[in-house]
Amino acid sequence: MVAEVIYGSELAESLREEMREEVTSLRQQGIVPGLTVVLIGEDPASQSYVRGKQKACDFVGVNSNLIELPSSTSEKELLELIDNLNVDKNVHGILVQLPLPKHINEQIIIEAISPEKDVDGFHPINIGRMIAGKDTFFPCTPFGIITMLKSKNIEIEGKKAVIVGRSNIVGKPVGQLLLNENATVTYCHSRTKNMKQYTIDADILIVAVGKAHFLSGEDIKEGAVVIDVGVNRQENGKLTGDVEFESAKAKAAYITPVPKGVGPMTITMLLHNTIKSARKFHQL
Ligand SMILES: Nc1nc(=O)c2c([nH]1)NC[C@@H]1CN(c3ccc(C(=O)N[C@@H](CCC(=O)O)C(=O)O)cc3)C=[N+]21
Repeated sequence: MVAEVIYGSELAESLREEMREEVTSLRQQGIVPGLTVVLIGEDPASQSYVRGKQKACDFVGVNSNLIELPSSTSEKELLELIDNLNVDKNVHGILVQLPLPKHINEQIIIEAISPEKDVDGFHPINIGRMIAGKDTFFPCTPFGIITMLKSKNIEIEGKKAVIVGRSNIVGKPVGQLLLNENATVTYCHSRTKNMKQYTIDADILIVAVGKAHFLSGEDIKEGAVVIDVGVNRQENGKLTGDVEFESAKAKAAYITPVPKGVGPMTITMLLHNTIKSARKFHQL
């Protein structure tokens, strides 16, 4: 089988066009959705993602504000900034770019953001709501993945979904969202023994490990759906995924590329969550 490639970039573009119309109508009612991104330190990869977010906000008409702070910023200073953003009526979404410098406790920061403005969906209240199957801000990458599957009418119910990776921001929540869609979910991770026995059996395989070419065609079942969440910068400066694309494409039914796959959907769901927050704030 030769897989159909799912271009998240194309779906993202059409969703952003719909959102632009929605924001135009909100603006006519005097509502301007606002996202504030806080970037600490000068990691070039982080700066590149943040630029992508700004561009997408501009296109859709979401008011975006970038606060760049030096890596010497203390935890207390960041907490004070978050307190101010939490009560700022023009700010509907707050995103603190992760990872943070070592001297700042990430969990304390995540829990300081108001759950009502937690457009990343990382606050324990929002994670709890998601696990309970309630509507809330879903983490952007997992939500983007579900949206991509649905856009291709790929059936999730009753399918064997295997997640490789168990991070709090991708692996764990994508498994939860797939479970909410009635998949049978298995998590694989660094301590899993004989991982291939699981991956080869997956109908839907989500790979979020952060290691270039961690899996290849031989690990994949004929006709599987392969979602590659890897964002690995190679020595030549190019991005590559966690899956060896060509060999996997030769076996899968669907596969996502890197770049132009999951990444653009992550940003799109961030916009979705920000607009949702603005609507909720204004009781719409
Ligand atoms: N609080 C927080 N929330 C995040 O959502 C978050 C974060 N911290 N820290 C970093 C990661 C990474 N991330 C990406 C988003 C989009 C692309 C993306 O759109 N990539 C393009 C290519 C971009 C390029 O070429 O550099 C693509 O895949 O086509 C990549 C990576 C969000 N993250």
